Amino acid sequence: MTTKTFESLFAELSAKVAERAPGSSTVARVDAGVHAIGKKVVEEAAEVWMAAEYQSKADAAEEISQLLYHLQTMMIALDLDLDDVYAHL
Ligand SMILES: N=c1c2ncn([C@@H]3O[C@H](COP(=O)(O)OP(=O)(O)OP(=O)(O)O)[C@@H](O)[C@H]3O)c2ncn1[C@@H]1O[C@H](COP(=O)(O)O)[C@@H](O)[C@H]1O
Repeated sequence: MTTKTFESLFAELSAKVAERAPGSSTVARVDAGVHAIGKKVVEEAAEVWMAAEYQSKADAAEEISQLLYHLQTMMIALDLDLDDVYAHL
């Protein structure tokens, strides 16, 4: 199995949303809108914090991956691409 990167996941999610892939949880999350996605971003950010303070590094890494996923769904919901974000790094 090839390890995903931030860029490859974003390409995968963008394609699924563009083609409205049946059964995709990402399509459902983008359809739910920025309010619902925003709540997930905050929830996952809190889980990153808690894992970092009280759990293992592996747990923190998993929570960070989930936060990155939800940030990508927010980018897609806002029609932002990677360069729009990278311009600010
Ligand atoms: N990387 C992710 C990913 N990270 C996190 N999540 C979602 O975010 C949730 C975060 O977990 P929580 O602990 O908050 O679980 P939860 O409380 O049950 O969350 P909710 O489903 O209730 O919001 C997970 O259950 C997943 O639904 C992800 N969902 C999908 N992906 C990847 O996105 C790609 C496309 O997925 P589909 O759109 O489903 O095909 C695939 O490669 C997936 O591996």
